Amino acid sequence: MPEFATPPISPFAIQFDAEAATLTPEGPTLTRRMSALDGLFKDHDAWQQAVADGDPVVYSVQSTPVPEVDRELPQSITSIEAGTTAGEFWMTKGHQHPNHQGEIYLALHGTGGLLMFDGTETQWIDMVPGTIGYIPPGWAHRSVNVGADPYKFLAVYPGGAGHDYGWVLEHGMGKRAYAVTDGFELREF
Ligand SMILES: O=P(O)(O)OC[C@H]1O[C@](O)(CO)[C@@H](O)[C@@H]1O
Repeated sequence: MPEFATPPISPFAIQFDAEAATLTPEGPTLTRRMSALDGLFKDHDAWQQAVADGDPVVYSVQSTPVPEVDRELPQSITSIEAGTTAGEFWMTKGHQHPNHQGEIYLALHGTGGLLMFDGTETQWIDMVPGTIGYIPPGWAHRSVNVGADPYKFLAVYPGGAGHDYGWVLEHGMGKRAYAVTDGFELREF
């Protein structure tokens, strides 16, 4: 075994069911309720009201057993519920990779968007089933459900990439996705 290998992970098969949006075997599942998105929606009062009104699940992330450690390549499927808070579509927290590493997302179900911000420029990729969104190193990223059904996507990312949430709280994401008749509109802060 080469010295850079990271025991105890051995080669194994992962069953990817694109229709059901599942990965087997399952690892940890992360569930984020509205209360976990403090400071992220533009309308703080509306966010607070949504927390008080039952603190709904906004999204969940189902991983395989591949650990988030350097040199491993974890995968997960995220499912974002459909909804808006004061007109702003529900979304992931969004994060920057502290070590500036790339990532890919493959859209599976629903209608979403991949919002990216490098501190200056904002980019948006429409995500429909079959779209692979590439996140280059140095771009903070957030996924948004801009449809009426759950938006689901597969993520594959370097295990050592990390999640810097403070960067997004400090710098924002450049734009926000709001519901308008027949779709969405991106607005500046
Ligand atoms: O870390 P956040 O911003 O809550 O969003 C979760 C997303 O991050 C990842 O864990 C990795 O980028 C994805 O699997 C998932 O969609």
